[in-house]
Amino acid sequence: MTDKFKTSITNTNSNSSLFTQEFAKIIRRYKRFCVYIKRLLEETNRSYNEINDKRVLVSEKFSEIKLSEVNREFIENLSSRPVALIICSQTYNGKARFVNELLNETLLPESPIIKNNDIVRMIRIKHHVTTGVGLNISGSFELVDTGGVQTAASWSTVPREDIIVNDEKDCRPHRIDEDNDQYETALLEIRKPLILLGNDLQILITPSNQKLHIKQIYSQITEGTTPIFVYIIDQKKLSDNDLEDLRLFRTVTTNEPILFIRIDQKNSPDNPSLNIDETPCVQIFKQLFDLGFVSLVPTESCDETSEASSTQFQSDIIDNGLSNFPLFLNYIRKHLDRLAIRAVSNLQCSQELCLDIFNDSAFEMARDMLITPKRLNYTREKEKELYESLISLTNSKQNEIQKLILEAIGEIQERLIDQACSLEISGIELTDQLTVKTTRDLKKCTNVIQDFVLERFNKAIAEKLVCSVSILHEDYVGTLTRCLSNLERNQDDDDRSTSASEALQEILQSAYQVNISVPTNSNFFKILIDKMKELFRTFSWSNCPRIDPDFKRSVASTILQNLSEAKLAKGVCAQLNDRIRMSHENFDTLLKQLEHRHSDRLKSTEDKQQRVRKEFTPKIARHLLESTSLKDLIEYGLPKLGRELGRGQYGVVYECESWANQRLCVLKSVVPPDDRHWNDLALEFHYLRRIPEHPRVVKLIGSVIDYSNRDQTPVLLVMERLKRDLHAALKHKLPFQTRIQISLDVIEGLRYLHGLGLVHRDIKLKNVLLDSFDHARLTDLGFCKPEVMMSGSLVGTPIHMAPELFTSKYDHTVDIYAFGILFWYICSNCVKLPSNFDICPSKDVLWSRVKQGVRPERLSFFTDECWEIMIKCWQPQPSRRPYLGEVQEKLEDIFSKTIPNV
Ligand SMILES: Nc1ncnc2c1ncn2[C@@H]1O[C@H](COP(=O)(O)OP(=O)(O)OP(=O)(O)O)[C@@H](O)[C@H]1O
Repeated sequence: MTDKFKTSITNTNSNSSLFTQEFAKIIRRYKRFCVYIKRLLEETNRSYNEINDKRVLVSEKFSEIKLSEVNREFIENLSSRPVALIICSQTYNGKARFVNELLNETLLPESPIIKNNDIVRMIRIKHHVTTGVGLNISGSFELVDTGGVQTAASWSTVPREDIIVNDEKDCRPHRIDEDNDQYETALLEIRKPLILLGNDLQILITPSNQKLHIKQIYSQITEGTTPIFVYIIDQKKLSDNDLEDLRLFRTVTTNEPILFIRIDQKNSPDNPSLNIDETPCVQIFKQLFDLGFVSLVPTESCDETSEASSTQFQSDIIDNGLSNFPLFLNYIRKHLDRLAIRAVSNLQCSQELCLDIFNDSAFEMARDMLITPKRLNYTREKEKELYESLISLTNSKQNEIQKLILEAIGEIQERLIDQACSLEISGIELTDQLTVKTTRDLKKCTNVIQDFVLERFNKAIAEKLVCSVSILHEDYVGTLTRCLSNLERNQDDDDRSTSASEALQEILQSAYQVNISVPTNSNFFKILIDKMKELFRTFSWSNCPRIDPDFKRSVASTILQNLSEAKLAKGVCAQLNDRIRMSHENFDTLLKQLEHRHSDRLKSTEDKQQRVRKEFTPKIARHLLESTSLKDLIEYGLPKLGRELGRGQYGVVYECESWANQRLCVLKSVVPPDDRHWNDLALEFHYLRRIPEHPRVVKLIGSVIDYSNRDQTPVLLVMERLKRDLHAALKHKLPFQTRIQISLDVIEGLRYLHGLGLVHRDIKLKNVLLDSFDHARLTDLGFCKPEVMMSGSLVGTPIHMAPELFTSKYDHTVDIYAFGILFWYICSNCVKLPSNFDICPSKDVLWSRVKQGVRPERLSFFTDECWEIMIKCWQPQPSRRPYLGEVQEKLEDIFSKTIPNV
């Protein structure tokens, strides 16, 4: 704000009109920002909806990037609602004086017409082509029937009876009881042609001496507006009542700041003794300080860049307010700026979050595409190994299994026979002598004992087998099962009917689910029955055996004695073999199905990744560039263009004396000719802005889009200013030591970018800038991208481009190649093209020669050490290029040799 309003606006008409113009300008500027923000909100939402519709992100990821309802409402309200100055004060007369002064006319009656203890209603003042007043009762208008209104066109001061409630002079008919409350709290709306207010500004005056709750006043007065609270202090100090009101205000709204304006007290019948000298500002400041409204740190000196200060507004205090309108306007402007900044910051946060999610998703998709085929291969190989081990075990280890069976019999025989002795046989009716009644019952008894013995026996052998199959070791099975379950988890939810991991389980179970069954018609059973008959014959006392422990022992031991381990081993092996083979075939089929499903899924993942990289990331980055630029524009205004410093392919670089509290900047003005360039620029800006400051990378200060130019919309990127570029420096030659130091700086910058997962992709002389100490910084990160976001596009400057750039598959080592070429120039100490490249008549010839292995020639004065660095860096196979750390070590060695021994 300039000094032009140094005196009170009431002094002269020209001051008043300047004030009105300045106020209107502030409101217009704010409304213009609101329009931009609203447009950005709509465009961002459209993009979000598109992302959702195209299903490029999984739903839980997508749900994270929506702009919250509260934020959306905040932005929409800002652009649709008028600004309202909410005037509060200790007394009615304080408010009336301030408002009259502001409007430069005596619109509101003051003391002595209205006394400070009169009950005054809430008032809204609006600009309107015709003059009139109305009472707003619960949202509906009722014209007040007073003489004031009839002569409204001619009055300048609103009549007393319209303003106060229940004046004894009030001649209006009394309302019936239930309406009385509503009538008393109704809002008086004053409409009048008022240039100061226009369509986007209103004044709202809080009621005086009405017993309304602060919450009610707050909601009524702020409804449908963007409020700016102004509190007029017209008394010597804040009374206990005032302090209580302010405390209550704080509880109703914790974030709304208040502009406190202290005005001198007019001598009045109410306050005959007061004058300005007796109104100590210090005392009021202390009272407000104690309430936490003002602080000792002036708002101006707060760190404006911090999140808190840019979104949380500070209350302020202006002394002697009626002659300090410049300060008042300054506050209004700042307040509105901060509202707009808050709105645009909300947008910016959601766009940044969206880009972060894109980056993470692109990374996850790339990982998925890389890992899934590997997982499938691993599963196939491991299952094959498992299958082959199991089959060879069953084929070749029949003897071992036979031994195992013998061992098992030996180990469990005694225990098993003892257990069989005490086996309960149910469902059979025995005689008193414990004999069976029929041969069928006898057969049943032997069957029960047989089943019992065989079941235990099966288990014992299975346990032995499991121990012997080393391939089933927990680790092996664990990794394979985890790998499979991962593959199955990655399928679509509705695609999980058959599972290969179940088939794998089957293979594993086949290895120990042996089943030693003895069919009834087998030789074995005949032997058993014969043995039984023999046994029965030995019982002298009866033909019918007693089903007692001896009988059970005898049956159990006969079974065990008659098991032929050789036959059993063969049977077990055949059984295992069959089962394992079947399970393996089943597994194979299921794995093939799984592979198919994954290959379809990965195809769609690749599509999605392409869309995220090429379509949506640039789109959101562009919205973000607009939000950030708008925020910078609101906060710092348009930077002033100075002398032209240079021109590149994409823009013109100018000097700029200072911007955003930074001295000595440059301004790169770029007019993107089409959407592709817009997107490239937006991405450059996004990645550049996110890089934490580093001494080897040129600092980006901010950006502004110049909307004032309707034909073109230049994007102005503001950066720190350096002395010159390396191209210019080499033209004038540099000492060897300086050149090696510059090379070290470049390596440091590159290592920093690579450490952040970024690839520069355009390392060349003009993109290395030097400060006044000839220390280098990397600039022009136009092609700089995270590796996962690179879509294989052909970018860079021809002679610095690594051959694999033409294959669309490349990584950060393209920067190492480019450094090799840069280092050739640095060592040659001039900017002349290498002869091997210079003889190429065109870019295409150059590239084809580079692909054939042609590189810059060795100059006679190159040392072996330097030449070795170059040839290693420009190796055709990226994997054979050195790590930057290695290059750094070698350069440090060379550098140390340039320092003379002391
Ligand atoms: N931060 C800076 N400080 C001082 N000079 C600068 C700065 N940035 C750029 N310049 C000067 O402006 C010139 C043009 O820069 P610009 O980045 O637009 O183009 P370039 O890098 O030469 O080419 P291109 O961007 O087309 O690859 C540079 O060569 C450099 O001399």
